[in-house]
Amino acid sequence: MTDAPLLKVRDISKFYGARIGCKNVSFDLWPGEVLAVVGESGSGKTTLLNCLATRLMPSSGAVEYRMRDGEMRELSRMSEAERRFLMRTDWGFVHQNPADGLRMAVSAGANVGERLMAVGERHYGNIRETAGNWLGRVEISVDRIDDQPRAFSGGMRQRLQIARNLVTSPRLIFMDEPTGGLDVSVQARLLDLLRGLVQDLGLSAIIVTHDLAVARLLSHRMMVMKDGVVIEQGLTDRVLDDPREAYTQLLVSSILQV
Ligand SMILES: Nc1ncnc2c1ncn2[C@@H]1O[C@H](COP(=O)(O)OP(=O)(O)OP(=O)(O)O)[C@@H](O)[C@H]1O
Repeated sequence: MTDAPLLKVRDISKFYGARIGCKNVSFDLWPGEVLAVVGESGSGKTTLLNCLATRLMPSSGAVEYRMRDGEMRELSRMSEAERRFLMRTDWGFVHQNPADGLRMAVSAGANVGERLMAVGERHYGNIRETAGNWLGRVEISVDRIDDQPRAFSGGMRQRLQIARNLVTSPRLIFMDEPTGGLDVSVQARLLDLLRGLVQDLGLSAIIVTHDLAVARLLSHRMMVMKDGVVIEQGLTDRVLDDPREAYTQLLVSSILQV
C-alpha cells in the first residue's frame, strides 16, 4: 500500500425526495484494500456504491480519486467523457446480474476484447489471445470463446463479467452482490476465484453484500449500514468477531457460521 488513498469519500449523502438513500458517509480506500459494505436490504448499500461509481449523482458530499499520474480529482468536477473513460479503463463494475454487465448477443471473446479496444488495442490477434488468456484465468474453457454468454450458465456468465472487467488492469473494482443469485456451490467457487484474482492483481475493491461470509472471505475492512447511515466500521475480523453495535451483533448472530 502506498501513502496516499486511492479514493477519498467525504460526507456523501443521497436523498430520493424526502427519503434517505445514504447519509454522511465518509471513508478512505487505500490501494490494494478491499472494503465490504454490508447491511440489510434497503440500508443504502447500492445507493452508496452507485454514488461512488458515478452512476448516481450524490445530493451532497465529495468523492476524490487518485489518477494514475498521482493527481487527486473530484469526480463531480470531471467531464462526462472523463468519467466514462475511467469507467472503461481504470475502474470495473461487477453487477449482481451478469446480463447488466455483459453484451449478451456478442461472443465471450468480444465481450472481453471490447474493453481492450477501449484502451487502444487494435491488433486482432493480440486481442483474441489476451481474451483467450482471460477466459482461462476465470476458468472458462477457451473453446467457448466464440459462444455468446446467453449460452453460458449463471456462474460462467459471472466469471465472464469478471474477465471483461479485469482485462484492462483496472485499479478499482466496484461489485454489487457479485455472488448473489447463484447456487451455493457455484458461489463458493466464484468467491475462491475472486479472492485469488484480487490478491494476485493487488486490486482495490468495494463490495456490496448482504452476505457476511462474502465480507469475511474477501474484505480487509467493512462498513455496516443501517437506514442509510454507516453505524460501524473497522477491520473485517474485528467487526465480525467483536461487533460493537447492537445491530451488528444481531446481524452476526443471525448467521450460523461466518
Ligand atoms: N430510485 C429510487 N427512488 C426512491 N427511493 C429509492 C430509490 N433507490 C433506492 N431507494 C430507497 O433508498 C433506500 C436505500 O436503498 P438501496 O437500494 O440503496 O439499499 P440496499 O441496501 O442496496 O438494498 P438492497 O440490498 O435491497 O439493494 C431505501 O429506502 C430505498 O427504498
